[in-house]
Amino acid sequence: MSPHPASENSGIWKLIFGRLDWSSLPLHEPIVVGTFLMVALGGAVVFGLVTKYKLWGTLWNDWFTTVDHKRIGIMYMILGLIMFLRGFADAIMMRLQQAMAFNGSEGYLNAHHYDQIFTAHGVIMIFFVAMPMITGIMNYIVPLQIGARDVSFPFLNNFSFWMTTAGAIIVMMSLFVGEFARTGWLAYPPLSGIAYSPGVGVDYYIWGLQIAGIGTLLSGVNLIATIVKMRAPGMTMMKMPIFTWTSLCANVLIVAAFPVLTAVLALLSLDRYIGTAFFTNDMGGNPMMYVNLIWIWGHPEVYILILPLFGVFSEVTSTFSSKRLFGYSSMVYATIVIALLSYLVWLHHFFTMGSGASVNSFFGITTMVISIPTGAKLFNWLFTMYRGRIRYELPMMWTVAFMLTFTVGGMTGVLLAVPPADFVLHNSLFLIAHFHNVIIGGVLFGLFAAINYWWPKAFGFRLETTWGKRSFWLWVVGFWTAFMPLYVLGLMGVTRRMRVFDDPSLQIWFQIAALGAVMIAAGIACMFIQFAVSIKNRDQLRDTTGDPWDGRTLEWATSSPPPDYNFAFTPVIHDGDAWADMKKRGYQRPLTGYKAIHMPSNTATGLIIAGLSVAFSFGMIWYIWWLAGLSFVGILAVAIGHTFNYKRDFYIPQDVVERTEGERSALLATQG
Ligand code: HEA
Ligand code: HEM
Ligand SMILES: [Cu+2]
Repeated sequence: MSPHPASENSGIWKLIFGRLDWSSLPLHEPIVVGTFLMVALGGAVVFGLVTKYKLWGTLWNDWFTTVDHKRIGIMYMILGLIMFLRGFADAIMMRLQQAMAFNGSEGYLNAHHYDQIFTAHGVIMIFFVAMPMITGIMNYIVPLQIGARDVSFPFLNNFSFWMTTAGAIIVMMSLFVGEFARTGWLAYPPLSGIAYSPGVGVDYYIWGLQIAGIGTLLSGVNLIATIVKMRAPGMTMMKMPIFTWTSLCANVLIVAAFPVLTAVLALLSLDRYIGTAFFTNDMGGNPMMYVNLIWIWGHPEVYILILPLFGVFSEVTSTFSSKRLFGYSSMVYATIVIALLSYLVWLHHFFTMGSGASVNSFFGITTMVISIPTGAKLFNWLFTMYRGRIRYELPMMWTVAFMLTFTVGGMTGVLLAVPPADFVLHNSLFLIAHFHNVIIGGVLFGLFAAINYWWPKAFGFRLETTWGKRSFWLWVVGFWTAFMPLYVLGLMGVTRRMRVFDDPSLQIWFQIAALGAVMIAAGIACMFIQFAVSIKNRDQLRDTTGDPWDGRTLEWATSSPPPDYNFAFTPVIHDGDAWADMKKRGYQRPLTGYKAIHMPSNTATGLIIAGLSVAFSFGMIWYIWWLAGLSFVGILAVAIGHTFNYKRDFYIPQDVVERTEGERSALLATQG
């Protein structure tokens, strides 16, 4: 498909539709058309089912417009899981192409298509899988862990979620209307400039990320405010659960890093839309400025992803070893040090781009220093396990798999941090193997540990273990099979982002990698079967205690799922592992003295603004100026209108609280 400069369209058409025309629809690409039909069919089925079971009301009132951090957390997880299927579909397409494209074969994907796929895969996995999933977990768990009734700004929370979703929708739209960027996931100029990427692909990229970025930034502000201001009485900073600590640091990084992304994408937009020259070589610009700025965001970003999961592993290790976490304060300091250091290493992503030996040495050394706090964490987890009564439930299995896998990925990172080595390995498949090794072995395994660990809290029943274990083994073995060959290939000099190959002796490694990806696919299937089987058998898997793992932190003190207000009485904290301490002292739930509870009201404003943002972005991407202008005015109007909304709160009456808590007492009594 060729790019469509606006000049191809005639006057009036251009006025109405900008550079959109019939050739923008990829009707000649059978894969895309097939996908579209499947998505449309799936959408129709969902639509039909929701209508048949009359679920629109619940969906709208209890979910889409909700300001409850727990429901918003679950919606983030669903968004992440759906986008993961898309991101993984891209991955397996690449694995198939690379396994085929030897001995003169072109494979089944042309260059135009292939380049969009690796870009979309990277963008989707980072921004619309990993980010929503960690935000979802933080949203769900943090307020419960600190004994709060919600986040500081519940409406903002709903708004953030919808802005993230809007970003995902914009990126998904590019699959069916127009095209996506062909630049790689960080869109370096000059390739991403208007001269080399005149089509809509880069604009889809820019607006998708800008809109989602607003959501991420605001959610970061919200969670920081929540953790700083809403902790239960007695919970000093050094008594905070470790997951809350790592979430705090991750959100501080979000607030510090995302504005840089916004700024650098805004500058790229100015270059593309009005012809400024920030990142072009002529007229005084400099592409290296982009490379620096994007990595000043991009490097902290990878620690934003991993830090909350370090928290998850800490919670899981101490819970399933039935012990207090070893070295709590060193864990806190290690987290803070990693967060600070993550700002001093960005240049390791472009050692080869001419900074010189001294600068490279500085950034190489700061990068290696990060291994020390990370290693401290690993040893703390090991010491927590040492002489513990370890229960190898699924969350703990994922944690052990993480420790083994992540250490290898971290070590290859240290190798890349040595500038002379990086001159050989930069942009090779060794790099690709490094970061999948830490991201899959760290972020994804951490998310799977978190899902298995907190699912019973969120839904009141455990996940079953047979399919869970199948999924575990397929994922772990599949991961090693899929990515170890890439280390080998990288050492042999194969670069990233290749579509066809000349040297037939390499093919076998790509075939092994493809086999690994197929095993991962089976692992993903088992995971969804695990969810389905668990929902089906929820009565056998029911947890009435609210504390199925003998947990140590406050989220296990309330019922599963927690009531809308989380805690009928705000708990008072005396110890780091607050709930373990309460249980040890023979804590009794208060059964009288309930009061009405002040709660925030639902609102559709966030959803409406996000919807208008999609329309605005579509207008900007396709040069449909009236649509962009109109929806922008709409956004302002709705935002201002919302300030006149005075129906923002309500009280859960005392008798409702009494009834809810009474039901819990009855439930607790059933298990004697
Ligand atoms: C979650 C994501 C994540 C994490 C946690 C890391 C962690 C690390 N990364 Fe990685 N990295 C990425 C995601 C991540 N990275 C991505 C996405 C890219 C590429 C993007 C692109 O180009 O597209 C990348 C690229 C990248 C490069 C650029 C290479 C290049 O482009 O040529 C470098 C170079 O220094 C690097 C280094 C490191 C190091 C030293 C760590 C350390 O933090 C690791 C620390 C951990 C350990 C070392 C293991 C445990 C420690 C011990 C057991 C203690 C004892 C060990 C020692 C004393 C060594 N990474
Ligand atoms: C689940 C299994 C996964 C498989 C099989 C897979 C596979 C791949 C492949 C084949 C590439 C292209 C490599 C090349 O350039 O030759 C790639 C790139 C990439 N992947 Fe993955 N991936 C997976 C998961 C993930 C996850 C979970 C993330 C992040 C959260 C991720 C982030 C990226 C990024 C950022 C790129 C670089 C894109 C670019 O070059 O612009 N991947 N992956
Ligand atoms: Cu980095």
